[in-house]
Amino acid sequence: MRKALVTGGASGLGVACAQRLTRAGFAVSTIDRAEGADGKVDVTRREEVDRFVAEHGPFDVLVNSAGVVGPNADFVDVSAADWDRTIAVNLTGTFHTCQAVIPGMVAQGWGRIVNIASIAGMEGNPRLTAYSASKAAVIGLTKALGKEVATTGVLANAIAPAVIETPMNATTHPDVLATLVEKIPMRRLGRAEEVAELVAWLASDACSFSTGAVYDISGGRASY
Ligand SMILES: NC(=O)c1ccc[n+]([C@@H]2O[C@H](COP(=O)([O-])OP(=O)(O)OC[C@H]3O[C@@H](n4cnc5c(N)ncnc54)[C@H](O)[C@@H]3O)[C@@H](O)[C@H]2O)c1
Ligand SMILES: O=S(=O)(O)c1ccc(CO)cc1
Repeated sequence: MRKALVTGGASGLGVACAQRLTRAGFAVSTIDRAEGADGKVDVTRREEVDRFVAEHGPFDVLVNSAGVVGPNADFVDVSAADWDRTIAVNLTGTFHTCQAVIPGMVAQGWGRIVNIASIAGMEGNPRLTAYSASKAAVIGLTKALGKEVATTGVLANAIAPAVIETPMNATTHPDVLATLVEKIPMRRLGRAEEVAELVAWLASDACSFSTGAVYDISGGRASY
């Protein structure tokens, strides 16, 4: 049975991806810094990631869903600490988990990595500069990595969702959410299950000629 590792697996898209991959026949391990996942792992801490992968790997699939939205503030008011934390979780966390699983995937000649970026990383969202920068960097990492491992059987792709109904947006002001929905031609929030469907395909044998790519899932919002 193939094994999948889902980060951020205690909430939102991580839960939906774990459930969908389980239905697809994977033995799924979830990690999160919060309670509710199989392993209590902070992806910013390399030693915690390495320990979990050594104990539970090697993994055939990695889904990077752990993330924080970071400061929702004017750029000039973003503190260095908030900036660093957003980059540490969203970008460095992805670096840590990818580095931890890739040797095992390459050794077995098959692997699928799916990094959950954001449309904010493609378009840039005002007052979400740290988040947008971190997700743009995840996209850059994925593009470069996907090409680098292209002949090994390991495929690395990213997805760029627009706003999805998850706990991440539970405290977002209704007016802000309404503005985000207004930008979406389908005029609704996305559902976690819809994102998990795309992730499951990218994690499967059906995805076979795609690496270093970014998949839009935005209800038509993308303008790039
Ligand atoms: N919800 C959206 O609208 C949306 C849109 C685009 C992209 N995304 C991205 O999708 C991913 C999942 O978001 P979500 O909506 O499910 O959010 P969420 O807040 O529901 O879940 C994120 C999870 O990541 C975990 N996490 C945060 N920091 C961590 C760390 N250092 N180590 C381990 N786990 C950590 C949290 O504890 C939480 O369980 C994120 O990367 C987010 O940026 C979300
Ligand atoms: O998809 S976006 O509209 O850019 C977006 C950015 C951040 C968040 C997190 O609240 C949700 C949607």
